[in-house]
Amino acid sequence: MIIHVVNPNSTAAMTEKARLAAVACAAPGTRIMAGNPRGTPASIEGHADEAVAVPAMLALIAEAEAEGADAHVIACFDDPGLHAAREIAEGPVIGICQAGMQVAMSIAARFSIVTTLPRSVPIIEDLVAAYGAGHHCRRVRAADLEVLALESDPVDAYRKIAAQIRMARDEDGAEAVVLGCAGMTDLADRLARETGIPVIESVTAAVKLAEALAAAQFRTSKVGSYAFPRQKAGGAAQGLVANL
Ligand SMILES: O=C(O)C[C@H]1NC(=O)NC1=O
Repeated sequence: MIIHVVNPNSTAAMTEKARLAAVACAAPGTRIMAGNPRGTPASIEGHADEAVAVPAMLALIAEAEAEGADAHVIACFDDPGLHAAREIAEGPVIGICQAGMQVAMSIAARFSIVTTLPRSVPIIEDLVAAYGAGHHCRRVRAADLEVLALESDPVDAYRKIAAQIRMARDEDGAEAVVLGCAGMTDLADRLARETGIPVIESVTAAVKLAEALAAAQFRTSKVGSYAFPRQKAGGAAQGLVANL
């Protein structure tokens, strides 16, 4: 089985973190194919970065489909382009935000999310509502650090994230915490140990969900919403699905 993990930003170090997390949790016989586009924003912090990154991400997903990928993971916590990706792919496409919440709701009655910048909070709050997790999610918190600080200043980043997790535990009534950034994969085990609360690393959640769906032969429904894009001049079908 092949699971394609795509980081839509162009920071290879974050892609490698996601790849390592995926390889660490993948079952024997599952091959991880990880990559990121060139020329997209170095990090995705808000709607405009997302909009700029999605076309190149979709092209990588179309290529991976043509190369035999059985499922895809979008390794960015805004789940950018998730629904567009499901239109062009036949294999299941899993966003790490949605997967992280699904795991949280499967192991705890209430959870909080800790992400990076305050500007990402309303974006994730909208996803909480869209994914039907509103009753279970106590709060979306920001550690108030830029995404690339996870690479450039990991000690300070860890301290800020740990402080938010403790507040989620003590003030929100959270019974689990979802890490709200693909760049946090390497912090999860230590954070869980030091805060005493289950910490859900979202890339792992997404890879295991993708693996389970692919193993059970579930494919993206092409009846209705996620049908392949219609053929038209300049349409997605012309540039992307044509590769399939
Ligand atoms: O929006 C965020 O804070 C997190 C999101 N941005 C990014 O470049 N990778 C991510 O997971």
